Amino acid sequence: MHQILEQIKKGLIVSCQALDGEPLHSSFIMGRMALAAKEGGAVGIRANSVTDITEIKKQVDLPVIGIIKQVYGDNPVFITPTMKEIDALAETGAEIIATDATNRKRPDGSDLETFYKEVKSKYPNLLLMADVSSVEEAIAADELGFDIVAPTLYGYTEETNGLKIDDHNYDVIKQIVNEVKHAKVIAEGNVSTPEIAKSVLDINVHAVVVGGAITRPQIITKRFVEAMKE
Ligand SMILES: CC(=O)N[C@H](C=O)[C@@H](O)[C@H](O)[C@H](O)COP(=O)(O)O
Repeated sequence: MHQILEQIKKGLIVSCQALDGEPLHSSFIMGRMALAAKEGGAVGIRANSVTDITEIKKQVDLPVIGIIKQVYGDNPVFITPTMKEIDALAETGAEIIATDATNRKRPDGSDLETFYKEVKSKYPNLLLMADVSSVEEAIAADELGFDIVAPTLYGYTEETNGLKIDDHNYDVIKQIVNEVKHAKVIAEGNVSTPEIAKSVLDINVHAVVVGGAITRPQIITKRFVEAMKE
């Protein structure tokens, strides 16, 4: 197994992201979030943008899953959508690059297979993570050769809008784990409690990514406020 995949095996990866408009939008703060995650025992960091990844890499020596969220016009593919973002991420030294691996057309009109082949021929040694929204897309990404697949976009596409991985007794994750033959499966998206993290780990995923439940205090606060109304 690739050494980086070995390093993150069965561990917690903390997604440290605050987009423009969020209260913690700041590379300095994301760097400190990463440091706090490392202190707590995280084995990796997921981060958005060249500036955040650069700062995070100054603060921690953990493997980074890098993404660039970029919207092109009205195209719905926004996680590392084109080669421009791949090139920028490759420069940061991010150990893994994640990209939208749904079956939707990308901003330049290409499909996933064309994009994957372009990326692989330019960066044959890069570890690539497929952010998918369904079991079918996970299988397709695995067959293409992605190193990691994750249901990151389950709940965030037209077909899955609003769904969460715990809505069906972890069915989606279970099916992905059963169907994917080569890639490592990472659980990502709405892992909102330590109990859910443990449950999905027990389904035999390779690692778990947690974002908002650790690094978005506005979401954490809201959950308290809502619970206190019940
Ligand atoms: C759909 C989308 O844009 N997901 C993003 C992907 O990088 C992040 O905003 C999420 O925080 C991340 O996937 C972790 O998920 P959660 O924050 O639910 O633990």
